[in-house]
Amino acid sequence: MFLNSIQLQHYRNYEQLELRTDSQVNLFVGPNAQGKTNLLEAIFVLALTKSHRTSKDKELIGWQSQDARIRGEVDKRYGTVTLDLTLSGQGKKAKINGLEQRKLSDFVGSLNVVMFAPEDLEIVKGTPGIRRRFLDMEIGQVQPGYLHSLGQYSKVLVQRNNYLKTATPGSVNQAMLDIWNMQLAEYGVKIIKKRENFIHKLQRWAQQIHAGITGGTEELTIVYRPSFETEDAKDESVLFDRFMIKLTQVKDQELRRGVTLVGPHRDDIAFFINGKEAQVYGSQGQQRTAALSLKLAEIELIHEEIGEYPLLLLDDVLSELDQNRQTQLIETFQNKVQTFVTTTGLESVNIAKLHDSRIYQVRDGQVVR
Ligand SMILES: Nc1ncnc2c1ncn2[C@@H]1O[C@H](COP(=O)(O)OP(=O)(O)OP(=O)(O)O)[C@@H](O)[C@H]1O
Repeated sequence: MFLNSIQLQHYRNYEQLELRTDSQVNLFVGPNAQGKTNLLEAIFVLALTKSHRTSKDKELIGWQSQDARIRGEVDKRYGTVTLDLTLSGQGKKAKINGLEQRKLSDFVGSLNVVMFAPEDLEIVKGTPGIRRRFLDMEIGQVQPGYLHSLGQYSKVLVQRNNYLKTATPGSVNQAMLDIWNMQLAEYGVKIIKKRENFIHKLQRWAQQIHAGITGGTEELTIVYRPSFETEDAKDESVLFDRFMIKLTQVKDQELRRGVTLVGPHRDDIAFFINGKEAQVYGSQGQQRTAALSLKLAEIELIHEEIGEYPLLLLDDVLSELDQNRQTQLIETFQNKVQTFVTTTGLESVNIAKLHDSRIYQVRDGQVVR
C-alpha cells in the first residue's frame, strides 16, 4: 500500500499540515524536538487508532485545542481510500471514505504499518507487558476480530478482579465466579489461539531474516509462553477445559491476592539466539539485531496475511545500525515497501542506496519538501 498524502490538524505540535508523500522513501530531517517523531506517530495512529508511545490520547491533541484530526489518502490493491480519525476528550471517531465506522476495530487494518524505533529493543529485553502490547498491536492489524475479543476479555477481567478484591474464601459466590470464569476462558482461548498462530508464522520469517543479517552464524527462535499448558491442545474446546481447570487450581491463591492469575493477560514470549535466551544472555548488539529481524519479519507476515506490504516507519534508527544491518534493512524495503524515515542528520544514512527518495526538512511543526 502507498500513502499519497497526510493531513494533520491540531496534532501535537502540528497546527495544520498538508503533505504529499508520493515518494517510495520519505526522509524527514531536522534537529531534536521539531516534530519528526510526531509525524510518524500520526501515521501510526491513523493505522492503529493508538499511539506507539503513549496510551493517553489527550497527549496527542495540540495543547491549545479540543480535538486533533488526521487524514490520509491510501492507495490499496483494490483502489484508493480516504481515512479520517478524530481524537477528542469524548473519544475517537473514524471514517473510511467519509463513512463513520461504528466500531474502531472495523477501521483498524485499513492502513497497515510497521514502526521500528529505538525503544523496540525493549520488545526483546523489556517486561512481558511490552511484549504483550507488541503482540496485540500487530495481530490486531491483520486479524479481524482479535481486538474485539481482547476488549471483551479485558472487560471480564476488570469485573473479575474487582470481585476478587472484595471476596474471601469463606464468602465467595461460586455461581458468579463460574460465570466470569466461563467468559474469561471463552475470550481468552480465542486470544491464545491467535497469538500462537501469529508467533508460529512470525518465527518462520524472523529466523530466515536473522540468519541473513548474521551471515548464518545465529539462529533466532521465538517461543510462546502462555500462563498455562497449551501445547498439543487439538482444538479450542480442549484449551477451554484446561483454562477452566487451571482457574479452579489457583482459586484460593487468587482470592488471597485479589487478582486473576491465569490467562492471556499474563502471557509472555521469549527470544532465543543459538538456544540461549536473548533477554538474559544476549549482548546489546544481538538484542538489537533480534528486534530488527522481528520488525522485518512483520513486514513479510503482513504481506502474507493481507496480500500487500505495509508502510515502514523508521524513527531515528538508521544511525544506530551498522552499515551491514542498514544495507540489509534498505534492501528489504527497497522498491516494495513505502518507507518514512526520521533522522537528525543525513550523514549517517546511506542515501546512495535509496531509489526514489525525497528529503523533507522539519522545523517547529512545519514540513518543507
Ligand atoms: N500535545 C502537544 N501539543 C503541542 N506540542 C506538543 C505536544 N506534544 C509534544 N509536543 C511538542 O512536540 C515536540 C517534540 O516533537 P517530536 O517528538 O516529534 O521530536 P523530534 O523532531 O522527533 O525530535 P527527536 O529528534 O529529539 O526525537 C516538542 O517540542 C514538544 O513540546
